[in-house]
Amino acid sequence: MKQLTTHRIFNGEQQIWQHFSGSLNCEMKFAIYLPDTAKNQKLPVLYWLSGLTCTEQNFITKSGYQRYADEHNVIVVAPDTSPRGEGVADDSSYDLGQGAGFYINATQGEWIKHYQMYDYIAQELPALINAHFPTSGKQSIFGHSMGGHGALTIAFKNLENYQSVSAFSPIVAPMQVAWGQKAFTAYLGDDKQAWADYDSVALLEKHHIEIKQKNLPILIEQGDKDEFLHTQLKPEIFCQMADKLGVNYQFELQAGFDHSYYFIASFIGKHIVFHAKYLK
Ligand SMILES: N[C@@H](CCC(=O)N[C@@H](CSC=O)C(=O)NCC(=O)O)C(=O)O
Repeated sequence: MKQLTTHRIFNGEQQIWQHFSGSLNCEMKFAIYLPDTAKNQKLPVLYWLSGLTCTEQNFITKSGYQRYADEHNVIVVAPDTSPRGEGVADDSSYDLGQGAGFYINATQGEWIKHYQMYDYIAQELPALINAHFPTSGKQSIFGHSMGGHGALTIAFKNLENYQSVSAFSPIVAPMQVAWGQKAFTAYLGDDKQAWADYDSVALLEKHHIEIKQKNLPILIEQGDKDEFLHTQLKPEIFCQMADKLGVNYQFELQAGFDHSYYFIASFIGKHIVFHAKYLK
């Protein structure tokens, strides 16, 4: 593992590291924020999953999260959104291929060799972080849009590993919207059972008893001026399913906000406070 950069910000360091990922079969970068308190104590880790077109850079340069990670003594890790490199399969559109890994394990054609983002985020990256940084063993996960989908699905499938989950403008039902249908067809083929294993509404239905037993804290933040709200996100599908199953969640519709990082920056402090409460 190689450190590429470090920058002091608030009472901590924003670093970028590069390593070879065995799951993805390529070199990967991730961002990590280490509050100074990590020098003397083990801290919990909050994983951020970014959306379509993002790298490890978007969140760390646009959200302003470092102020809150420092204040609440949380290590925050922000990985890239897909495997990368010249030898890695890609597509000319922004919503498939590099920058659009969808946090799933591909089973089809040219995608299989590298597009195993589910394994990378759920297993390989936490093991790497825990081996190299002073972590307490407690972790939570959050993300935006495609990354909100990733956070919800990974938390629901690995309840024992996460204290809490939150999402900004998540794609809650990828099986039912164009972004998800396009990616799932390419990466998973036509098998709808395979699709359901990466759809947070389907997973909520499948795991609702365990989710309720754990009382998993779930927070969804959504802007009402989001340009993708009624086409790709459709949070009402999640809310209707959770209400039907009696699963507790917090859904916040924020007036005037769109899909951008201006929205994320406006509420990132609230989400870090939300997670910090359960990571103590
Ligand atoms: N047509 C746009 C679509 C890309 C976009 O809006 N990406 C969002 C995430 S959308 C869902 O996953 C994003 O976070 N963009 C990066 C940013 O810094 O804003 C386009 O191609 O730009």
